[in-house]
Amino acid sequence: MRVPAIDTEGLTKRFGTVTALEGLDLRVEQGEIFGFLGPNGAGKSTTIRLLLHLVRPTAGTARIMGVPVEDVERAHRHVSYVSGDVSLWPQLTGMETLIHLANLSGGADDAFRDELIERLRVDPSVRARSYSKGNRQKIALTAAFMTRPDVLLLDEPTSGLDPLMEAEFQALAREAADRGQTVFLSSHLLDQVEDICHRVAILRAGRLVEVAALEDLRKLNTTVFEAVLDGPAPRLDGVPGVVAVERIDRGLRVSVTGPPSAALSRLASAGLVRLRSREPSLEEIFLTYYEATSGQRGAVAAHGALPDGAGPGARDGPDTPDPPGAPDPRAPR
Ligand SMILES: Nc1ncnc2c1ncn2[C@@H]1O[C@H](COP(=O)(O)OP(=O)(O)OP(=O)(O)O)[C@@H](O)[C@H]1O
Repeated sequence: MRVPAIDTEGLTKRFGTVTALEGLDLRVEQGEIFGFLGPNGAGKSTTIRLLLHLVRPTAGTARIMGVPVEDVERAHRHVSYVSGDVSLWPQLTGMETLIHLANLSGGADDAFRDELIERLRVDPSVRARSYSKGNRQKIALTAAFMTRPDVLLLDEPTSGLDPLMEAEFQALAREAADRGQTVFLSSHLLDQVEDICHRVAILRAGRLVEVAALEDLRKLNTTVFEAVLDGPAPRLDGVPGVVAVERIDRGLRVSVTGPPSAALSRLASAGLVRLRSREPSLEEIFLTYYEATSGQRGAVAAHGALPDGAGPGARDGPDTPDPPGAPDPRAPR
């Protein structure tokens, strides 16, 4: 069996009285694109800094490609890292920066580097001090990918990139995974990772609340309906299948698992003017799952970032059940 790309056991970090990470047990396989999700302050960056051994753990262990992370010289041979807020040497041009970083890491494939520059559309002749935030990210992404490392540790790497470049980044991540490289992608935006990740972990307040394959989450068979109504919105409490309801302009957004007929007939009798249905986003799947399994129903903030305290695990506790079909469920401890 191949050694895991990333392997942590009981990894814990406290800063004084603040517990940034508590008992993280995580195993990421080679060739995986692994999403590491959580609201602000959940402990994502701390985890990545522990994996880079930029901070020492309070307890626990971590290995990269089987190498203990405290063996920095050997572990870092396997790793590239991009932070969400890249600093570059202001006097160097993008190309000088890339050449310098390639030399530091024992060389890169120049043709691949130039392809990355082309695909990410960054002008390498500009001095770093003149780069926008997005262009600094592009130089850092080029530097990370150009050496084809075994493991890419990416901490919100596409902040500041436009959607076209986000798509290009996703293509690069997929190609890397196809080559057997591992992409560990931290984000607080679920929809940013749902297109590319094989599995996702959800971290909240320093604790792992979930690890699941996207396929298993999608099997929860949820549909989101957006109903425009010409009368007052009906109450949907207790309607079979309804797991989340949110008010939208002139109507309701309703998440339903299983057959939707009961919910639809309630909407139809409330003056249904227009109905749209769609697949749920990853965020909606998670939130819906937690709504469904906790037996509580209510409004769900459905779009954008996971709000602090409103995401999965917001009601964490010993009675939170394991999700159906998740390959590696870990209940909050
Ligand atoms: N050097 C430090 N000293 C003290 N507290 C810290 C330090 N670094 C992180 N923390 C705290 O640890 C917790 C986790 O922070 P971390 O930066 O890992 O979260 P995050 O999930 O990466 O958040 P974000 O999405 O906002 O970057 C937070 O409460 C943070 O304030």
